[in-house]
Amino acid sequence: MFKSDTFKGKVAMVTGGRSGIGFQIAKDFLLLGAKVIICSRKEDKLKIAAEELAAYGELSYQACDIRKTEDIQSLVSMIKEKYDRLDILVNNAGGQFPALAEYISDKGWNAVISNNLNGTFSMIREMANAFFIPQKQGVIVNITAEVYRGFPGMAHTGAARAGVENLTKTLAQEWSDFNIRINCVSPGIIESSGLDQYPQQIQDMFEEAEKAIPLKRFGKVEDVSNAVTFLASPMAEYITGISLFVDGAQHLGFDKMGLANVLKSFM
Ligand SMILES: CCCCC/C=C/C(=O)SCCNC(=O)CCNC(=O)[C@H](O)C(C)(C)COP(=O)(O)OP(=O)(O)OC[C@H]1O[C@@H](n2cnc3c(N)ncnc32)[C@H](O)[C@@H]1OP(=O)(O)O
Ligand SMILES: NC(=O)C1=CN([C@@H]2O[C@H](COP(=O)(O)OP(=O)(O)OC[C@H]3O[C@@H](n4cnc5c(N)ncnc54)[C@H](OP(=O)(O)O)[C@@H]3O)[C@@H](O)[C@H]2O)C=CC1
Repeated sequence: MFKSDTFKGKVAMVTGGRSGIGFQIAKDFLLLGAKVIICSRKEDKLKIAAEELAAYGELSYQACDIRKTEDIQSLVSMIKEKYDRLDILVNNAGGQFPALAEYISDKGWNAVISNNLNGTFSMIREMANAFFIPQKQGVIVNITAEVYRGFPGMAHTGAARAGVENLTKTLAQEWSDFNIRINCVSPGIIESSGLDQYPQQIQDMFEEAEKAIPLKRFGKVEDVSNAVTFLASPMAEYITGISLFVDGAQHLGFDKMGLANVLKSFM
């Protein structure tokens, strides 16, 4: 859809780029001409992904836990030394575990908030101070999750993702003077490596869950990546502070009682 030189000369950082959605985003940026850096915690898996991605363009990687500011600062040093600039930051790293709220311990709550909200903020602050603010130019895309009506079964991530969405609105205003655009992409349920980590009982409900989505399917990693590349591109140069749902209209809670589906069967 985009010209192959859309991101020529640009340097893009994708957190959690070793797997699933992040891998697809990294691949698409490479195919569209960007130089790409990926990071995640597990260095062995990161290296394997980096070797695969290198087939599509110039790719660098470094292990980094986004919850550790010192890891992020070391990433900044690497990017400074190698590229001396950063144009695009995609905060994709994250995750949680399913649990009813009454069973979430302090440690579990803090782990999820720390991974999805604090880690995202630290990454944004460090990259902005090192690159975007001095450059007076930068684009940030935060991958959150569709939490429009809350997230029963994952209260911690609902709170963390809502926090990122609100942070995005704030920074879109505070940093407009620096020509920094910042937006969120909010995926519904996406067929990716991430889903394999859920217990079998939850995977067993996926067939029914799919039927409840207005577009009648889960998303693909490409659906999310397409939204990210759009928001990062000059095509979106007047868009900042938004959350773009990539969810087949799941957030609208369409036809909860199945009424329209029943009507469709005889009208
Ligand atoms: C149902 C469809 C949903 C679709 C929408 C969303 C989809 C996705 O997001 S897919 C992406 C999925 N990927 C992941 O979720 C990544 C994997 N998850 C994690 O890495 C972890 O869950 C973590 C980041 C949230 C926590 O990692 P870490 O900081 O390394 O923490 P620990 O493993 O040491 O755990 C700390 C603490 O958290 C509680 N806890 C962790 N896992 C579970 C669990 N599976 N069940 C219950 N509680 C859990 C627990 O209290 C841990 O402390 P200890 O009890 O001392 O171990
Ligand atoms: N798949 C889905 O249905 C949905 C996914 N999302 C979100 O989209 C993002 C990508 O998910 P998906 O690709 O499906 O799942 P994955 O589990 O495949 O991807 C998560 C990635 O984040 C990295 N990561 C996790 N924690 C950290 C950390 N503290 N520091 C650095 N890297 C980290 C992981 O690598 P490593 O283990 O090496 O650190 C991994 O590469 C996640 O934020 C996820 O929650 C949102 C809604 C729906």
